[in-house]
Amino acid sequence: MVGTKTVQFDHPVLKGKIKVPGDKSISHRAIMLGSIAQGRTAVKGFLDGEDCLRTIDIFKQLGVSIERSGTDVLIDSPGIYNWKNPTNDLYAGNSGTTARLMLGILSGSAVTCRLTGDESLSKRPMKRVTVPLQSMGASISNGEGGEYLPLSIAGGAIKGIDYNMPVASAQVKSAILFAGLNAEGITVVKEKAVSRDHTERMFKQFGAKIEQEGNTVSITGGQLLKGTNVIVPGDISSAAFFMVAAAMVEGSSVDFVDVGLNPTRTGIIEVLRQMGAQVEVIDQKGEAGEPYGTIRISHAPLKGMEISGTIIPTLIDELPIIALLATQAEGTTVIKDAAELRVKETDRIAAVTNELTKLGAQIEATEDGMIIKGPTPLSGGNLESYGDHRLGMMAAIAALISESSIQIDDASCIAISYPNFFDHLTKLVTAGNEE
Ligand SMILES: O=C(O)C1=C[C@@H](OP(=O)(O)O)[C@@H](O)[C@H](O)C1
Ligand SMILES: C=C(OP(=O)(O)O)C(=O)O
Repeated sequence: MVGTKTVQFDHPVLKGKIKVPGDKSISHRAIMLGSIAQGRTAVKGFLDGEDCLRTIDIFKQLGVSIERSGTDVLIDSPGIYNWKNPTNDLYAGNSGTTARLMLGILSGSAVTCRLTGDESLSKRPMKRVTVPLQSMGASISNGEGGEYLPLSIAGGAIKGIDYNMPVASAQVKSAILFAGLNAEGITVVKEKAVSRDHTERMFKQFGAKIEQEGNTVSITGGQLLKGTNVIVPGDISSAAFFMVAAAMVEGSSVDFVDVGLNPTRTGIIEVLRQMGAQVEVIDQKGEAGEPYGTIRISHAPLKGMEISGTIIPTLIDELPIIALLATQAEGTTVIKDAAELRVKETDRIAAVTNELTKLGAQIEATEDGMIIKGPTPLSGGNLESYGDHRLGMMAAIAALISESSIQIDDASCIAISYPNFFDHLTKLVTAGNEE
C-alpha cells in the first residue's frame, strides 16, 4: 500500500530562486551517447530521477562502466560494438524515453536481449518505433506484432530509411536517428512539427555529422563517436510546476536559475506570457550545445487562450500543469491537437479532467485536449496521481490555491523526474513567508 501525502498551506506566497534538477531528456541522452561512444564521457548536472537511473542500469548490464556520484557521472565505454549480451532482461521501469530510444540503439548493436517495463510502460504503444525500425531490417519481436513490451531484440546489420513520421514525437525521431547512426547508408526523418532536438544537438557534441533543415533531419550511418563532456541544464518541464505556481499565486515572484531554454522546449514560457504572467529573461547562455539561463516569473492577472498546433510538442509534458493554470485564468482556455497525452504514463486528458473536476474546476475532456473555463475557486480533497509524476506534482501545486488541504494518494512517483520537489516547494513558500 502506497502512502498518502497531505499538502496544505495558509495564504502562501512563493519567493526566491531555485535551480531545478537536470533535464530528464538530456540526462538520458548523455548516458546513451556516452555509452555508444568509445572512451570517457563526463556528465555534470545529471538528473538522479528514477527514469534516468533505469537508463544507467541498462548500460551497466551491457558492460559499460558507469560511476555516479550525485549529479556527476563518469562513463567509460568500450563502444557500442563491444557491449556484451546481458544475462537478465533490460528493465526500463516507467520510462518511455528509455524504452523507445533503447529499441533504436539496440537494433544496430551486436547485442541480443529482452526489454521490459513496469505496468504503465507495458501498456504504452511501441509500434510507432518498432514499425520503422523493422523496415530498417531490425529484428524486434514479441510474437504479438511488437505493439507492447516486453520485446526481444537481436541487434545486427540494418539499413538507412527515409521516414515520414505520423506522430510528432521526439522519442520516435530519436529512436530512428540512433538506429541510423549504426545503419548502412543515409537515414532521413521528417516531422510534421518540430519536436525537442536534444538528440540532434548531442550527436554534434559527440562529433557526429547530422543535418537539420526545417522539419527534416538526416544522418549517415557508420560514424564512430568519441567520449566527451556534457553539461545538463535544469529541466524546464520540472521548473514549469513552480513557474505556474508563481504565475497563479498573488504576490509571488521566482527566479529559475540555469534552466534549459532550448526553443523546442519553451512553449510553457510563451503560454505564460500570452496568458498575462510577467516573464523576464535575466540571462541566457550556452547557445552551442543547449541554451540555458535565468528566467523570472511573477504573478499578474491571467486570461485564457487557445493552445494548439505546432506549439504542442514544445510543451507536451507541461499540459497537466497548464490545465491547472487555466482554472485560474479569466475566460476559456482550449487545448487541442494533444491526443498524445492519452498515451503517456497514464491517459493525461482523462486523469487531469477527473482530478481537477474533483476540486470544482470547470473542465471538459475532448478527444485531443481539454476545455477549461475560469477563474474558479478550488476546494481541497483527495486526488489520485495514477502513478504519474506529472499528475502528482499538479496535485501538490493545486494545494497552493485550494481552500483546504489536498491529499495525494501516491506522491512517491514524483521521484521519477523531480526527487527533491517537496523540498523546493517548501523552500519557495518559506522564502515567501519570510519577506
Ligand atoms: O524524447 C524525449 O525525451 C521525450 C519526448 C516526449 O515524448 P514523445 O516523443 O512521445 O512526444 C516527452 O513527452 C517525454 O517526456 C520525453
Ligand atoms: C512522458 C514522460 O516521460 P516518458 O515518455 O519518458 O515516460 C514525461 O516525463 O512526462
